Amino acid sequence: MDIKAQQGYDYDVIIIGGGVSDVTLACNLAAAGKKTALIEARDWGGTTVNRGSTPKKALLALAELHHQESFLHRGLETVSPITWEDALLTRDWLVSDESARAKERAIKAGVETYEAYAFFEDAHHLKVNGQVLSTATIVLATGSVPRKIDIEGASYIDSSANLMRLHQQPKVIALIGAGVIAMSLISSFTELGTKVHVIQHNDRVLGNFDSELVDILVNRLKSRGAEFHMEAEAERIERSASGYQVTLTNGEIVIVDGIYDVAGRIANIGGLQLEKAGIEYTERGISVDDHLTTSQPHIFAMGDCCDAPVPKLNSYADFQAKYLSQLLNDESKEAIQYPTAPAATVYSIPKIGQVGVSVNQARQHPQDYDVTQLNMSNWQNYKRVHDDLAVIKLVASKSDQHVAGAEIVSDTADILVNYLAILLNRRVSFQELQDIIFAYPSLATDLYGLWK
Ligand SMILES: Cc1cc2nc3c(=O)[nH]c(=O)nc-3n(C[C@H](O)[C@H](O)[C@H](O)COP(=O)(O)OP(=O)(O)OC[C@H]3O[C@@H](n4cnc5c(N)ncnc54)[C@H](O)[C@@H]3O)c2cc1C
Ligand SMILES: NC(=O)c1ccc[n+]([C@@H]2O[C@H](COP(=O)([O-])OP(=O)(O)OC[C@H]3O[C@@H](n4cnc5c(N)ncnc54)[C@H](O)[C@@H]3O)[C@@H](O)[C@H]2O)c1
Repeated sequence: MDIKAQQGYDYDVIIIGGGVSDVTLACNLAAAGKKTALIEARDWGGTTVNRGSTPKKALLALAELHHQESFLHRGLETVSPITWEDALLTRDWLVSDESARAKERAIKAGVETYEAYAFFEDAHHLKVNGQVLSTATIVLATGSVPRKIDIEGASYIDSSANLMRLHQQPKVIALIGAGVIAMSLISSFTELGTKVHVIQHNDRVLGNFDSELVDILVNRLKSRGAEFHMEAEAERIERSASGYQVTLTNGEIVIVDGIYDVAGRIANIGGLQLEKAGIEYTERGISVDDHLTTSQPHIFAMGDCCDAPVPKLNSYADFQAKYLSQLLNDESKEAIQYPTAPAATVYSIPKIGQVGVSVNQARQHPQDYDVTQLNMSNWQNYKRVHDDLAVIKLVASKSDQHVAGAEIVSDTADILVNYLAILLNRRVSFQELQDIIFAYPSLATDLYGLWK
């Protein structure tokens, strides 16, 4: 018997947030017979579909084509430019399609959907569009929002989401922050022909990645027209006759068509009225234990809004959604166990991929790990597509010389880190790998030489 029947609530479970992972959770609960509601205030599919990897990769797909074509033509002069209209049409088509599919998926699974902003009345009641809904269980999945930059003229700073849907291609832009989002946007926009200024307050680009590999990416982006202003902050922004004038703390002035905030994100929990439900939180997000349970035993949190000890990524939100599906459907009572060797990629040109023990972690524990660097650009799989910057750093355990992690710069770094993630997580032995026949010549065949 479901909880609603026992306790007389409107719903067994209400999920606040209609991101892709949140939809997956709602569908899994509904499929198991739970009366489930999903509430989305803005757009179905959440950040990933509307403002995150989907529009980002739609723009990048065209930029990558342009990049590859320039190799074929041995120079940029003869390559036809990508028009902003092409980029925008691809983006709009993909985003609207994916967003509609997210909602359709929920409805077809029998989930009741609400298009409204939800907030707490008390620990079992939510205010939604003027009505009060009661529920036995609640999952908070409200995501994150850009961290606001507090300077003179801050109202002129826009979001990366709006940059990706401008009606006209900007000629010159400034990005505040040189993190993962920035690297992707710089790659796409410079390939389209936009000049990009990057303002980073310290001397590190992509701080979690190996600085030598990051330098390869940064140098390539500089060669395409990106200008990095390191150890500088935007101090003041004023309107100018030709756009905006940004004054930096190091005295430099840049004139741009737009300024965009890519300086990190914070949990989107400000309007939920968490105090009314007795839910504890900090500036890092909603506090959860190793069962994703908040300070209230019947309220859970997942994804970017919760303070779990993992990166704020769609891949982790998905993992947590699958975990909560099992927990709330009484299929498991175990604590959440994150994979030991996760893979992640910065979607830039070239990409930077990371799996398992990072090079930075290996450097902090030199007694435990060795790091070796291999230039892959002269390997056939990379040579034939002119992946001239391809490099891998392999991290091996000192005790047995087995691969413990890797960091890769290459146009196909995402594929290789995912292969390595399978080998690492399944603890595949050297001999087990040699016993598999991969299609030759493909990226997978390079694993025979890499894996030990
Ligand atoms: C530009 C960009 C690129 C990214 N690229 C990648 C990538 O390549 N790979 C990757 O793994 N991750 C990427 N991410 C991160 C990824 O998008 C997030 O980790 C993921 O979206 C988190 O999912 P979520 O369900 O927690 O939140 P969201 O996807 O943000 O969904 C939360 C939803 O809740 C809704 N909501 C909020 N408050 C309320 C309320 N009170 N009532 C009703 N609804 C509410 C919001 O409108 C939103 O739709 C990227 C993020 C950005 C911004
Ligand atoms: N492919 C991916 O894995 C991927 C892609 C995009 C986004 N994301 C997710 O989105 C989150 C947000 O991305 P992001 O790029 O905004 O954050 P980020 O943390 O990757 O980078 C922000 C950068 O801005 C710098 N910064 C902060 N304040 C600044 C200031 N006032 N002036 C200048 N520089 C400043 C930081 O030092 C940092 O280098 C990521 O942490 C990640 O969880 C992941």
